[in-house]
Parts: sequence; C-alpha cells; structure tokens
Amino acid sequence: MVSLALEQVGARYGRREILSDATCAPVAGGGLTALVGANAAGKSTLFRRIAGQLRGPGIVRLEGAAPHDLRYMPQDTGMSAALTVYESVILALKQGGGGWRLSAAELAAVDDVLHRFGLADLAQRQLPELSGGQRQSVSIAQTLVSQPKVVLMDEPTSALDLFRQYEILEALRRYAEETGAVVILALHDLNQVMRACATTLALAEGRIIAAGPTLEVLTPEMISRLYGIDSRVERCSRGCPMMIVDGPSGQARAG
Ligand SMILES: Nc1ncnc2c1ncn2[C@@H]1O[C@H](COP(=O)(O)OP(=O)(O)OP(=O)(O)O)[C@@H](O)[C@H]1O
Repeated sequence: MVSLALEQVGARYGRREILSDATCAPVAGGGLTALVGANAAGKSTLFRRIAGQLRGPGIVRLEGAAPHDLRYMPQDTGMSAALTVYESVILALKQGGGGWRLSAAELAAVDDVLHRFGLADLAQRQLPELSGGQRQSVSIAQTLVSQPKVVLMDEPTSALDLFRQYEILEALRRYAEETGAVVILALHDLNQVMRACATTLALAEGRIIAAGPTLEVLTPEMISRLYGIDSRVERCSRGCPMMIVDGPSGQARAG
C-alpha cells in the first residue's frame, strides 16, 4: 500500500514564508485526491516541496514508494522541442536512466499511455504543432509513462474542453485504481473535484486546514473560508453532488 503523509512541512521563497505547518494524515493510494485552495495559497509550492525541488522544515513521509517513484507535473511544461509526441514520451520514460534501447515492456508502456490518454492518433505529430489541450494531454502521458507510485499534478485539466476533462479525469482515476498510486491533483473546478476525487486536502494560511472525504471537506462553510464565496452543495437529478455558486460571501477569504 502506497501512502504519503506530511508532518509540519514548511516552505519559503527568500524571507517569505508560504507554508508554515502543512500536516496531514497518510493519503492512501488507489483513488484521486484533490488539493484545493485559492490562487497563491501555495498549492504548487507544496507540490515542489513534496517533490524535493524546494527545501524546508518538516517531513514528507512516503510509505511503499521511494523518492524516485514520484513524478510532479507543473502547471507550465515546455513543449518547444522538435520531437514527435511518441519520441517525447519515450524521452520521459528514459529520463530515469537505463540506456536508449527499448525493451518490449517499455514499448508496451508507451503504447498503453498513448491509448489511455487519447493520444494514439497524435503519436507522430511534432510537439510545437499541438494545441494547448493536446500539449496538456501529452504532459500527462509523459508524467505517467514510467508508472510512478506517487503523482502530483498541477491543474492537469486547465486547458481541456469539457469532454477531454471528463475523459482525462476518468483515465487518471483508473490509473490510480489499477496501480494503487497516490495521485494528487491541484484543481480549481470544485464540481470536477466532487465528481472525480474521493479525498480532498484544503490548503490555506500556509497549512492544510481540512482533509478527508471530499464531501465532508467541501462544505459551504469551507468553500466560503477558502474562496470568499457563498455556495450550496445540492444533488442533481441523477443524484450527483453539485456546487452552486450564489456569489461573494462578503467574508475575507483565508490567505
Ligand atoms: N519562485 C518563486 N519565488 C518567489 N515567490 C514565489 C515563487 N513561486 C511562487 N511564489 C509565491 O508563492 C505564493 C504561492 O504560490 P503558488 O504558485 O504555490 O500558489 P498556488 O496555490 O499554486 O496558486 P495558483 O492557484 O494561482 O496556481 C504566491 O504568493 C507566489 O507569488
């Protein structure tokens, strides 16, 4: 069983403290976990800190996985190299080392990830020719081709149309289920979170102020505290929870 826990994790840029005490009980693998919070709350900073790109106090505790089993997909990934989609996914697979010869298992892993994320038809296209949404899908494939056990993705659906958002979140959910990986997604669309993510971490004031089953975390009170927005969580005619925005709550949101 793979899990990730945080104990009093901190991070700063120069003198500016962004995270003071991010603590959460082990997040178990096998499903999607959302990381939510206002702009500038520190979601990307927390991902960088967990991925070891930033130093700071506190402990990032991985169980069932080593630091090299972790992949972080940032918000902006460069896609200017003169490579085809296929080549770029191979390159991502080979970044862990192991020489340039591809085994049958590695070729199968590349084909599998291209199919899972709807990229098989784009395999021979050059990266700079792709649309924003296509690039985002390629980044996801690059991140997952080595089958990491811990995955941190910064707004992985921000450039995708409605159909692709649905398709990609389902594919990510299946990936987590099949591999038992811990998959944490920073997301702004709380309806996506409610639909796809079993667990949610809410980040504000430099710490995780709530963690647990998504519907228990994303209460109207918490949404008001995080975003300064009045909202209701209601069931649609098919029984799915939906967040309805009523407007600004007039309450200062958590920093
Ligand atoms: N490299 C950096 N140097 C200095 N300050 C930074 C750096 N990166 C981020 N910050 C600051 O850290 C704070 C948190 O930024 P971060 O990108 O972690 O927020 P976020 O929650 O991911 O925001 P968003 O939802 O807008 O993507 C912001 O105030 C930002 O200006």
